[in-house]
Amino acid sequence: MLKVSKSPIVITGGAQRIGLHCALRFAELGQPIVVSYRTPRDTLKQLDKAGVTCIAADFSHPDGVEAFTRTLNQRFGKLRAIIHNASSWHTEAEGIEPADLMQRMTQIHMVTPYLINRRCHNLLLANKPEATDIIHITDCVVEKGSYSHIAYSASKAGMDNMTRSFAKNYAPDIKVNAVAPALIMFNEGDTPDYQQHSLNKSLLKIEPGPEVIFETLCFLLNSSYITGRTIGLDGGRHIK
Ligand SMILES: NC(=O)C1=CN([C@@H]2O[C@H](COP(=O)(O)OP(=O)(O)OC[C@H]3O[C@@H](n4cnc5c(N)ncnc54)[C@H](OP(=O)(O)O)[C@@H]3O)[C@@H](O)[C@H]2O)C=CC1
Ligand SMILES: Nc1nc2c(c(=O)[nH]1)N=C([C@H](O)[C@@H](O)CO)CN2
Repeated sequence: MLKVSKSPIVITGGAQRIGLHCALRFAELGQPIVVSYRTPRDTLKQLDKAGVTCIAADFSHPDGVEAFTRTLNQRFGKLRAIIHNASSWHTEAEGIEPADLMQRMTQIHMVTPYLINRRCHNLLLANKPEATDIIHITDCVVEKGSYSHIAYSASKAGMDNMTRSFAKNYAPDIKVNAVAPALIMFNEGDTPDYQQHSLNKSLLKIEPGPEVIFETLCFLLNSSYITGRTIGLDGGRHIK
């Protein structure tokens, strides 16, 4: 499943849902993992028991991102990979002031990965000659836009574009790729009608769960010849 490294993999937003699942699955394989979390949750005990290093970080402002990267540089001499999972999924219908909504979306989906990639470049290079990776978790909406999540979709498209820019700039030492999911796992409170509406958007019509993300991360980490690519994980939604 994964060529395990002694150098840690960083997963941002790893205290719940997809990030939590992937952190625990990597830890099961013996892969050292560092996660960032913003809201303290009971899952931190589970992560700690699994040997995962948990670092509190609020990426709502650049200063919080810079503090996180300083901690990484102080505590770790090298990194195997950085997986940008942290994300905030807000819609225009929630009534958040437009400027505030776009600022929040660009901050978490563009400023945060940009700063972390720049500030931790040296830590990834220090892992040579072992392979190193950056993986952006974007969204299938970057291709077609979104009726309901304009700012979210635009900011994820910015992250998608950075995949190719960082791939160009960090080659040949570091591979940079993206995973673009559609529905992976519902949120608590999603109504049966909403769930059916979401399932109908793809050809395969399933809620696959977070293991499909973990499998795809392992595929990219194990590959020696993929960079600058986006792997769509959307059940065929892109051609429906
Ligand atoms: N779930 C799905 O079906 C889909 C998911 N994706 C993408 O996959 C990734 C994982 O999805 P999912 O697990 O649902 O994500 P979540 O919505 O559960 O968010 C992941 C984490 O991001 C953290 N986060 C958000 N804003 C900040 C911030 N300002 N500072 C620090 N941390 C922050 C949250 O921390 P906290 O809660 O502690 O504040 C949360 O734990 C995301 O990038 C998402 O966009 C794409 C398509 C579908
Ligand atoms: N940060 C998040 N991003 C997204 C989420 C989520 O829960 N958190 N969920 C989705 C949906 O599953 C959507 O793909 C289908 O309804 C998208 N992004």
